[in-house]
Amino acid sequence: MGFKVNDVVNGIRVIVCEDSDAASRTTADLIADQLRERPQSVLGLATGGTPLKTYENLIELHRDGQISFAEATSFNLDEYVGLSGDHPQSYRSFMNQTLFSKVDIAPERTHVPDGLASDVPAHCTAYEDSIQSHGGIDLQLLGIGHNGHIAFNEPGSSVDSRTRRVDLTDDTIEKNARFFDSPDEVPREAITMGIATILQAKKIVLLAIGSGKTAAIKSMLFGEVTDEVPASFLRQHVGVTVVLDAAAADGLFD
Ligand SMILES: O=P(O)(O)OC[C@H]1O[C@](O)(CO)[C@@H](O)[C@@H]1O
Repeated sequence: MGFKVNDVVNGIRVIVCEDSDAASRTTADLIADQLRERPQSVLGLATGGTPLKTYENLIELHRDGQISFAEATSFNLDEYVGLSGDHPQSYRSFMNQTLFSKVDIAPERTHVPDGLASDVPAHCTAYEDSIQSHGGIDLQLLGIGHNGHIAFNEPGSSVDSRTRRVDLTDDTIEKNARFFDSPDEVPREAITMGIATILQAKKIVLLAIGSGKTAAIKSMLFGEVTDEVPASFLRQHVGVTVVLDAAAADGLFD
């Protein structure tokens, strides 16, 4: 698979792969191992550009008969406030198109926060309760924002934070504008799992691809554990694996 580094850095297992394809495949293999070990797994899933290839790999493994999602349950990290599940840019649509419709997961076992919830605090509480009632998340997949955010926990998010409504930063709105026709169409708020919600997952796999993520990864692995870099809180968890391509890891382990 072309590993360059497979080591533990400040309590986090770091796997550096030769390119983005290998990093995505390594991430897919970790998820596939989880499903083989426990077919009833509760998976925490992520959106954004980063996991696209990983989802393609999982679909291939499923088509080859190597994994099944038939007994699995999923909870997504976040959703834009104000977008219905049918909106093409909603994270519900993203998940339906990129993964759920292409594997054997039961639609009723897939959970994404409802961007149109009329009572957002009640919806967030119910989302947390639903995760707990399914026994908690076995494996949480994460990406990372350029500013060190995980899910939509922007800098300043508390380590105790739970699923809640949040404002997006200008930086995140600008970065995510590529998925919309214009920056004005990017919602300004989201519902996101909190840092504490994420840290309750039994295992966490964070995938980062490309040189744009290097600074965030450096702060996460080597900087202070601080709410200014939400991903740095992952160092408080014993079961985190970070998978990087060579570009994201460039200069970090020289
Ligand atoms: O994978 P991308 O598109 O670089 O996004 C990185 C992170 O930003 C988010 O899309 C939120 O902005 C996360 O869900 C994701 O992990």
